Amino acid sequence: MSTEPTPLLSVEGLAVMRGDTHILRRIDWRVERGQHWAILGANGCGKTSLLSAITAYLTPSSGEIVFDGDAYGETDWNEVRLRIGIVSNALTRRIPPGEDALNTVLSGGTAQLGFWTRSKSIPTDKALRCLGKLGVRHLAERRWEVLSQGERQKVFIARALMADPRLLILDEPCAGLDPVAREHFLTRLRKLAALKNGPAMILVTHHVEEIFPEISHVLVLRKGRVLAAGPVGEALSSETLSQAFGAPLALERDRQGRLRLVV
Ligand SMILES: Nc1ncnc2c1ncn2[C@@H]1O[C@H](COP(=O)(O)OP(=O)(O)OP(=O)(O)O)[C@@H](O)[C@H]1O
Repeated sequence: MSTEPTPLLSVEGLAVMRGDTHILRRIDWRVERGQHWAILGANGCGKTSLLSAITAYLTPSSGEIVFDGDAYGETDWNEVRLRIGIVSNALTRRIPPGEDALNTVLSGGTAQLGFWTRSKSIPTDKALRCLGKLGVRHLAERRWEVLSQGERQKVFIARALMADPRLLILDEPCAGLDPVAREHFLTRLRKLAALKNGPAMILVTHHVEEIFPEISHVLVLRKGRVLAAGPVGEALSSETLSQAFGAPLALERDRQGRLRLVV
């Protein structure tokens, strides 16, 4: 009998077609427990579609997806989704403007997209702890409409943490942040990524500088296919990124070891 631990996420031969358009072609990808991933690729390469297929908002044309031991098509994916936290700008737009941060986070205890419910049995202290993990406990009573973009991202991640997800998907979370706010935000993400028993992270980004040291692996997509996948040091190179973005690019590390891309 095999003693190999089951991966957190396994995607095999995943294809998504809409009409004659191949959105994803034979994607193979395995996320082991304890890994954090970044997904990189040019606009339109299929990053969001891949994550939508994993979270069952986009139906695969073929292939297999197994998350946390449950196979797509054989399990109630509404239940599986509760173990996946998603943070994307498309979703943050749906928060009622007058809602305070505490209530936004509380609504994450029964998180389902488009299904905002609140249960009195969900303890407020847990919501405050989730806000605390992102360093924004002091914003608990502030209304969504007055929060800055960086504060909103942190509150929304705190909301996702209420359901104790096994996986946290962050779709371009730094978009719209000024350079200083981005650094503060990334510092918070690093702390979250370093938590023992915290969720695995998948960070979608266009910027290699946002790949912080706790991110162990990277998936690079090009035109709906996997161009490279593996540990950051192996899968990410000037050559791979030049192919991914269709232009000569040089991947460098600064003195602190931080990645940057020279066009
Ligand atoms: N329902 C659909 N029908 C037809 N084409 C679609 C559909 N959904 C997505 N696409 C196409 O699939 C491709 C991949 O889109 P996707 O949003 O996944 O890319 P992305 O890598 O997330 O892009 P970006 O970096 O710009 O967010 C695009 O060319 C898009 O137009």
